[in-house]
Amino acid sequence: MKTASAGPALGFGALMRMAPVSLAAAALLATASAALSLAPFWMLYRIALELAAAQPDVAQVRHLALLALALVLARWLLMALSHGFAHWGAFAVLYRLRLALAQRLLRVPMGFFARQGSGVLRKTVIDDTQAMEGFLAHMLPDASAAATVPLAALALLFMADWRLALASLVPLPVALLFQIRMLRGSAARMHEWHEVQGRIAGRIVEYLRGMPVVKVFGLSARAFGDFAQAIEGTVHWVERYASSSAAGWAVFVGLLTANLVVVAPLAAWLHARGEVDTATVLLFLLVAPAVLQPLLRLTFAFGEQARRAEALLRLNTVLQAPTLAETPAAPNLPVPTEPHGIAFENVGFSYEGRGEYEAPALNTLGFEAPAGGVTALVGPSGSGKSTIARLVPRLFDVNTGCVRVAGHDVRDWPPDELLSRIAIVFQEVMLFHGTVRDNLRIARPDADEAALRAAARAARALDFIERLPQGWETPLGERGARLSGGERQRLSIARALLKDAPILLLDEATAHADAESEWLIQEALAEACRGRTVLMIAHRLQTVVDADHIVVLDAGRVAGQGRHHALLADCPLYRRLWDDQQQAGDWQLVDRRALPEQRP
Ligand SMILES: Nc1ncnc2c1ncn2[C@@H]1O[C@H](COP(=O)(O)OP(=O)(O)OP(=O)(O)O)[C@@H](O)[C@H]1O
Repeated sequence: MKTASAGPALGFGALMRMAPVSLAAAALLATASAALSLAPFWMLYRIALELAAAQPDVAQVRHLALLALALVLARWLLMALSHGFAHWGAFAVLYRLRLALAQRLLRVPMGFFARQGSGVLRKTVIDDTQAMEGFLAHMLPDASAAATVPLAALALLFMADWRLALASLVPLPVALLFQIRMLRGSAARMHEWHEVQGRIAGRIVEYLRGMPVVKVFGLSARAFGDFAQAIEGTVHWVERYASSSAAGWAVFVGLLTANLVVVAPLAAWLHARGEVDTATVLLFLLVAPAVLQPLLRLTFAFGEQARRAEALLRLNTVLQAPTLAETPAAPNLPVPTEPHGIAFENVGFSYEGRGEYEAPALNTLGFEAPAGGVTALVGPSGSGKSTIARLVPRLFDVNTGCVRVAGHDVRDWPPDELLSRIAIVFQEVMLFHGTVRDNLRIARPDADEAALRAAARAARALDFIERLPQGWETPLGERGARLSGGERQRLSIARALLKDAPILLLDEATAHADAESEWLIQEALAEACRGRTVLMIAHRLQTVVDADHIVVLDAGRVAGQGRHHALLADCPLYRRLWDDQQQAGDWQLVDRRALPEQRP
């Protein structure tokens, strides 16, 4: 498949550049707030010095105490501002990231979705973007502060006494050695953890999705057993991890929080020798822990890094997914007006992942769907009818040959222009979360009330919409109102009518509707087809008898084309399909009539 090249990979730097001003402000404010957090200790030190003087200056002490209080307040203010900016920036990044993902997903071929799986894509769009937002909103200010405090504390301590300042650093080299040993292999462990989590998630989804089968076939013990086994696996993994890393972790944490073990005796000794005063000892007892403790927070931040790197990898898989190719001619194409005939010229197409020796879905296929007429696609199951319909709006691109709309290769059309000319009514009607009105407006967001009602009336949907508990405001979608198959179809036709596009792709969907619903759907479809170029996937030949053009497909090739009577005479496959369906119809009639007599 011809695809466009991917852009550069997105890194953490690029993420931050999505909201540079607020994130830089957040980091700077967090740094300033962290530095200020030590200032009150300096004031305390100066107060202690003042109090220890032969004649303490009480006014100076009061002044220093007030200054300390003001600095504490200033620190809180800066911290609050930093958090505000960080959240502001992180949400901006979240928004842009999700928008970029949505835009990319619109432009990738459908094969990408099959390859990735909807579970992984859901995780990428929801969880991974959320992870990036969390990182920027919390970790960025935290890490800036955690890096600043030790430096500011050290500067303060060196100003007071360089020997004690050096002593406060003594545990650092040993702690770092332990840290390096612990970090070795952490990426592999994180990967293992994700695999364990993935297994558990898979079992849970399987268990919940398969609940009807589990209940009906009485599989609860086995299904629940698998589920429990997956959870036990996680518990074992955590136990193994905890027991292998507990000792190293305890030493590391102990060393980082225990520099007073070195500083305090040394300070006492120097004090006894008269080399440092009481104020300095006090300063060291208060500030020395701040030299190393924040490194613990930095360690947590880096520990999360492996998880974030995996999330970033998944985000890049989508953001860099090759999109359907747009030929360089695209922007210059004079946008065609009517008529919008469709032509397939020598088209060859295979779905990705099909074996080398499997036949392509479409093979040297050619036909024309005349502008303003109804062209029906008929043929046995798997002959390529749906595939043809997917190639017109470029859900996939051809491998060879070309598909033309209004005389132009679909790859030369600006993609949005092309899609704006096509309305689709498929068997599987997708209803989105939102009201009936929202679901119709998807086709034309600026449609006014009159247009909505007109489309619904023409699609024979107005009556049932108005009978719904909340009428146009009734929520639909997963937890919304339950509509019958026929009602969903008519909503989908109303959408197509509202869009008022010159081309209609139609997957005939009346096969399973009851008689009344079928009649209404047929009326609605007749309305939708009027004045448009229609490409209709037909499953029952009775519905194509009056079509302007019929294309008979067989294993991805055209086996015949023309009008109904001509095909009956000239195309053996069409004749066979017709006879088979007539017989099936007779069988159904006979069978139905026979039913009452069979009752006891
Ligand atoms: N998403 C897909 N991935 C891989 N192969 C596919 C996919 N969709 C269809 N095929 C294959 O392509 C060929 C043509 O299928 P297509 O769905 O176009 O036929 P159809 O005539 O519409 O069939 P039906 O009447 O049963 O819907 C078949 O061999 C089918 O197995």
